[in-house]
Amino acid sequence: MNTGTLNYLKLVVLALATLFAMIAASYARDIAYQVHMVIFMIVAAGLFLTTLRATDERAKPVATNEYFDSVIRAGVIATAFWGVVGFLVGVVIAFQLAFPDLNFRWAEGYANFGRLRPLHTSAVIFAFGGNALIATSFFVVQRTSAARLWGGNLAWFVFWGYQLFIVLAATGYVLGGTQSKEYAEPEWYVDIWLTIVWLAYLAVFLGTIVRRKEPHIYVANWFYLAFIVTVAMLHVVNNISIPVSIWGSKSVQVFSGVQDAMVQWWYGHNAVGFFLTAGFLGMMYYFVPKQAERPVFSYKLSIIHFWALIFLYIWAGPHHLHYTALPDWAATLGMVFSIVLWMPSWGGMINGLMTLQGAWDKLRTDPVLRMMVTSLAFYGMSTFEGPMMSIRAVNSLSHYTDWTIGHVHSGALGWNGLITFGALYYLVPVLWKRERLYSLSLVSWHFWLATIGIVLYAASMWVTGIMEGLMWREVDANGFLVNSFADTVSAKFPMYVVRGLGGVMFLSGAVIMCYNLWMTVRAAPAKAGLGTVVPAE
Ligand code: HEM
Ligand code: HEM
Ligand SMILES: [Cu+2]
Repeated sequence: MNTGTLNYLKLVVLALATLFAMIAASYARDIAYQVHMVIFMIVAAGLFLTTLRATDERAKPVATNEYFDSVIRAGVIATAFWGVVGFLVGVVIAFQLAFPDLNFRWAEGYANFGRLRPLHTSAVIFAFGGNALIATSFFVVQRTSAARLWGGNLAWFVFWGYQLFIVLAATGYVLGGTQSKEYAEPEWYVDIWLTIVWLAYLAVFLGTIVRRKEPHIYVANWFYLAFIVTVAMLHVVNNISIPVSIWGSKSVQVFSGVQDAMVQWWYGHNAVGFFLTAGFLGMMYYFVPKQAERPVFSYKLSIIHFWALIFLYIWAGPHHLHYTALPDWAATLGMVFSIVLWMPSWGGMINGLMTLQGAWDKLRTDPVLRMMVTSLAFYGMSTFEGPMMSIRAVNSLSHYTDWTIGHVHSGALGWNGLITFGALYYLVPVLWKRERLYSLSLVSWHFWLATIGIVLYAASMWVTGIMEGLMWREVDANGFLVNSFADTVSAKFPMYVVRGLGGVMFLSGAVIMCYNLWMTVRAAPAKAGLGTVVPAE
């Protein structure tokens, strides 16, 4: 189809979409749906107008011998932006837990803890982590395949479509549009939109691999591909629901009771396994060797731990449902797979760490590499802690307590946060063709603020977690419980303040990073670029 016909087709689709959104906004049964339809309408109408203005223009010739990097630059900016937003909301909810008065009366129903918590989790996982994964995967797949991204402007559709998803999710939570499934809160029409964007992402990624000029598919791409495919499957199955009306956000889940719980935690656990782990391992397998200027330690190990990881992760979900209506055998299965999962997890960590063989001295001079190595250490720590917490007896103490929150954040801040920062520090000079970063000492500041922040966060949560777990169990000589729930809440106060301070440090580090990256683009000396497609860079 030539561009002219394609443009007319686009115009028809966009006009229909605008019209539909207009009707939907006026019939809307709830405020979240109404605001979303207005957003849809503005986006579709805006695209209609820009397409209309360009109908008779000839398409600009594309330099097909160059990498498609503009979309990655946008992704880097989006990652840093959403990171700061997500960390900021994290700090706010941390202080809301310490000082409940911060749930302001006037903001009740919009900015209280219950509304902001999912905003935080989605902002950090999907907006910060997701943008980091999309941007780095587009970077890595082009370099390791010596091919330009497939699909032309489809990559831009993935980028902007994903930002639209984030905005819909975030505004939805604040306005009360949620299906109440953790990490899958967005309602049905937002889910459908994400499915479309995700399939486009898969097409761009796979298309690029198919047109690769390098016979070998580098291991990072295996991890990215496993992440994209599995997340598509998890998302679709966990969100099967029937809308109450097409004019409203509410929907009803198809699964119910314990089946619903099992599907939800099959999803939730594998969101950790494939979004926060496999995708980020893809990042590790490219950026750690690059920054260390050493080849991957063991290619054989990378293949073995890849298959072991994806085979084992899928079964471990029931460890989120110990002591529930889930049959014992299923919980035991989840526990056993979780413990075995320790091995491939450490396989990945060891492969990353040992890549530094012969380059350990660089840790003294290169704070970016230090960040990546520390991230691997936290990955190792949280994947040791996780299998331990999946043991039923341990879980009977840890479940419902802040120990889980500590575990989450040593993985999320330590592993996902630090490896992403490392990748951003690597990417900005390359993408903006700068000789080096603006300031390495600012990277050092970021490193220490983030690391101390994480330690404060994780340590305070271990203390409160184990404390409240033990307090809930404490019985007197007659077998009566000694502590009320409120006793445990007030005992946690000092630790909540420490956690909040850890969060402030982590956030400050990220703000320093933004300044450093901004100044790198503005002020660092330019470099003659390597934009052209060369074999397996
Ligand atoms: C400045 C940094 C951060 C602070 C201060 C912070 C704070 C918090 C707080 C207070 C909660 C609620 C805990 C509760 O309900 O008891 C929370 C939950 C959560 N946060 Fe963060 N967070 C930060 C960064 C991150 C990052 C970077 C990620 C992921 C990449 C993340 C992922 C999560 C998740 C998954 C939960 C839900 C945990 C659960 O339900 O077990 N956070 N965070
Ligand atoms: C071998 C690897 C791992 C295993 C076996 C594992 C196991 C566990 C267990 C047993 C729980 C507590 C369930 C409960 O009592 O409710 C948990 C919670 C959690 N873990 Fe892990 N974990 C692993 C690695 C990680 C990593 C690397 C991250 C983050 C990057 C992570 C993120 C989370 C989150 C977000 C939760 C909280 C879920 C919720 O209740 O909202 N886990 N994990
Ligand atoms: Cu899990």
